[in-house]
Amino acid sequence: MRAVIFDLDGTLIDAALDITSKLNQVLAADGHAPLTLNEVRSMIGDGAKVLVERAFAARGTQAQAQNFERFMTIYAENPVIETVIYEGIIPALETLRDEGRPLGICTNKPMRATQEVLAALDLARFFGAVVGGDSTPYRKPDPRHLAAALAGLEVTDAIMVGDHANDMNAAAGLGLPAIFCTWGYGEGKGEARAEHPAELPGLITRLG
Ligand SMILES: O=C(O)COP(=O)(O)O
Ligand SMILES: [Mg+2]
Repeated sequence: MRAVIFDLDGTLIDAALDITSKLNQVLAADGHAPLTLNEVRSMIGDGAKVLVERAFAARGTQAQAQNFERFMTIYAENPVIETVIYEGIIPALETLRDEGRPLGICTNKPMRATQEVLAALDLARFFGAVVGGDSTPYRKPDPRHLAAALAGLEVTDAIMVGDHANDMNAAAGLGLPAIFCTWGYGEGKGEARAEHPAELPGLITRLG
């Protein structure tokens, strides 16, 4: 029975409202107009540093180290005001856990914020390994980032579940199957496609 490695933002949780409001505070501090939720959704997926870079680039300027640090501080202080677990995720995780599958997370979100979010949403209990965007020198789509999550679970085989091409490409780089989730922020193509979290246990059983 294969382990399952989940992406976090856009797959297990919808963090876009909190990310948008904190990113807009950082933009406002430098006198820039806010971004819309949809603009920010399309910028999520490559970690916090790239997110801040994209936000400032959208305002015609280059982000500085202090902008990134301000975002990390503001976000990690209180990352779960409007962040929610997608409907159907908890039952899916319970099913997979009850099947005895090792479960892990590989996210590009920095580790401190990841841990805050998992604790606040009572999600940490499901996962035997959590690898954040600054846990290794690599980030998805680099397959070595995903490999660190497998190593944390002490497994060599897994199914990746994510909402972004980065997730699909990291899995492909290790020769692992992936399920693309349509409810998140990105575009991508895996061995299977889920339209709702309730479909995940069945798709995972099919993939092994
Ligand atoms: O922080 C991000 O950019 C996205 O994080 P994710 O890898 O959990 O989707
Ligand atoms: Mg994601």
